[in-house]
Amino acid sequence: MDTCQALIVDDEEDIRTLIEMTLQPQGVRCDSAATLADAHRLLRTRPYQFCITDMRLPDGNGLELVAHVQRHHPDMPIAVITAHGNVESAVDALKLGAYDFVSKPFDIATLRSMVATARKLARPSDARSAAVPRQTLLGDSAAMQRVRSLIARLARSQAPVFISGESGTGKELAARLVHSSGPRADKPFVPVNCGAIPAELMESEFFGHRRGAFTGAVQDKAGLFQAADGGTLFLDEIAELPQHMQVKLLRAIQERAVKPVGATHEVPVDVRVLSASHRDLGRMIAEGGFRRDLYYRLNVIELHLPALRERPEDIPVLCEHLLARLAATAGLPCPHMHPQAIAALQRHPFPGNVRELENILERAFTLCDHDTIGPADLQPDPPPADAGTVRTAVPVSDLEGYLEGLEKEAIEQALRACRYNKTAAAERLGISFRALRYRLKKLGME
Ligand SMILES: Nc1ncnc2c1ncn2[C@@H]1O[C@H](COP(=O)(O)OP(=O)(O)OP(=O)(O)O)[C@@H](O)[C@H]1O
Repeated sequence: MDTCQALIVDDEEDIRTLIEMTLQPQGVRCDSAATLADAHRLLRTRPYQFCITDMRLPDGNGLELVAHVQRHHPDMPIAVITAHGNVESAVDALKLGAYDFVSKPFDIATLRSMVATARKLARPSDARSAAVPRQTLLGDSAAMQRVRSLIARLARSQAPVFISGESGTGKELAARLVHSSGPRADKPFVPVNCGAIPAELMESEFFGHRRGAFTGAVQDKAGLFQAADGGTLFLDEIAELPQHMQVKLLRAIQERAVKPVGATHEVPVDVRVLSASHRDLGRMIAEGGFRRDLYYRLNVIELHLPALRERPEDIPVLCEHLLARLAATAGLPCPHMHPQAIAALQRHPFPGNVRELENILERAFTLCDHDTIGPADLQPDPPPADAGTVRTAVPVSDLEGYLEGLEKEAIEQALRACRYNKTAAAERLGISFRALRYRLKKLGME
């Protein structure tokens, strides 16, 4: 095992010794400092692969050291030790750039996994670049450049990130990039659509269950948190989480442990939580639909993905890449976009964002029989079903059946336009995900 050198900053000698003894078998040699002044002096003398600092020090606050390290040693991961239950200061440290925190009294396993993460973060950047993901968020606009650089910084941290943005703006892709560019890249990335899990099964899906916990629980089952252990759990459509699960999720994040249904004890899990929603959670909190305390835990850092209509300058590069991908998949030559087609797309409002652009280009690619896609080849996604469709009057003898037919048609149209992504289709139809699921079942369309 290659050795590495760490700096431990704590005024309590017992704690310093405990950390040193815990890290020694992992091949970590520690230098210790009892004060901020000592820490600064040691940092000037030699490089360290990582640093762990207490928050309360005789001559200042650990947050000052976190800020100093971000400025002067940006490649050195730093984690903080917080008093038990002092969640606010842990959150402050994460916001300042600390990659993780551990609460007193220590859980040795948490300390070890924190050190393992630090060592991966401290690897030379060329070793880490092997994990650089293939698919990336395209776009040269200033807004997309900011998004990519924030993702690179977020990848280093272990802080929870809330990803906001309209449907189809690339929230899931961004979450995958945060995961795959960071130290957890070789561990699972588990995406979960919170709106797709029936409320009554949610607890067992999230935390697992013990055999016999309920009818049908014939054996122990691991939940999504356990599946993501060591990696990242991406909670998409977090606004759809029912209230009782919001409380349980908050506890799991705070305690870094989950209790499977029917179990008597919590089991520790090491999971980074990323979440996303296209809904305005601030408004939901004000209306009582979402817990403020959970929001603050999830949204330590926010990553906002801009709508496509706010960055029309990204359309040419997106078209080029998306068409190249379609052509490669079909084994056909890649068509060009006529400048007028690009201009038409740049005027389009894109309520479905990049997903809608993908749909438009896929249709154009399929239908166009020459090597240039012109404005006439572009068919925008159909507008929502209620947007003033004119129908001819027909005598209706079976009103129920007739209405069901209309409903089916509108749902089918929305699903097709959203490539059978139910979340997006529900939004397009102006109904909740649950309402769409209910209707699909009722109409026998599943
Ligand atoms: N900047 C981008 N560059 C390349 N592809 C993108 C970009 N943004 C989005 N996409 C593509 O658009 C599609 C939709 O993206 P994604 O599923 O990440 O959006 P989302 O915001 O999570 O949507 P929803 O809210 O509906 O779940 C995906 O196929 C994704 O690869």
